Amino acid sequence: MLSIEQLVQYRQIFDSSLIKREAKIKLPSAINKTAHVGEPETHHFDLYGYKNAIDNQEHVALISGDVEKFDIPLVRIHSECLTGDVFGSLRCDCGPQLNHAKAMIAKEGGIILYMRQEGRGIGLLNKLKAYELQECGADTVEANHQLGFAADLRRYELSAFMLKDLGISKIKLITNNPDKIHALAKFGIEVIERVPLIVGQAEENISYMQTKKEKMSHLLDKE
Ligand SMILES: Nc1nc2c(ncn2[C@@H]2O[C@H](COP(=O)(O)OP(=O)(O)OP(=O)(O)O)[C@@H](O)[C@H]2O)c(=O)[nH]1
Repeated sequence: MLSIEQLVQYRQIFDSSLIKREAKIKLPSAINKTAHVGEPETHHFDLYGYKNAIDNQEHVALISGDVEKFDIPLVRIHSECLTGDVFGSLRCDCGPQLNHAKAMIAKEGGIILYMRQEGRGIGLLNKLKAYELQECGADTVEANHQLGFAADLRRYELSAFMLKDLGISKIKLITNNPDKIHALAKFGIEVIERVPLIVGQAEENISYMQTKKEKMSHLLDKE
């Protein structure tokens, strides 16, 4: 006897037709690990664009180095955060995490999967509504619940498929979130090492970070 969920998972593990690499470009990009110091260096990345039949979002892989020669690459699976990544919001740590991860993979080689799962999967407008509720006292988890969502709606099979498309099944994952490791394992990606990414903590995001630690099991103690 198989449950429907098991059938779906089986299909998703083995059906590579669910995802397609549509474009590959060169992307020269400025690297500035410490935003206030010195001129940024230029680094030459590749950017692969994917379409898929699961969420119909356009996800991308930013690659530093020769992907065919990667053995166990450094990988960051970054969830879209317009407010943090683009506008430098201090309500979260997303912007500094993205910049820092970009500098890390520029130096060591590796991949950033930029997944269009804004607001932990609830979308931009709902995230802004969640921020409104947070301004009235809710924490990030409570705000999602008040809007009728689970705390985190993200799924990781597409990240796993993109890695498989790149010929990768073992990675060093840059994250503080152990759930990502377990989720990837279900789709055949083995995390050999977790690389912490504790940056971007500010006065404005103390309670946000606290909630990640206390309610979402993020590993945020520096040691
Ligand atoms: N729903 C909701 N999403 C948020 C909020 N603040 C940031 N996000 C989203 O959270 C996502 C990033 O998730 P995080 O929990 O910060 O980090 P993570 O990806 O789980 O873990 P790391 O790999 O350690 O960064 C992005 O999609 C952001 O848009 C919020 O208050 N509410």
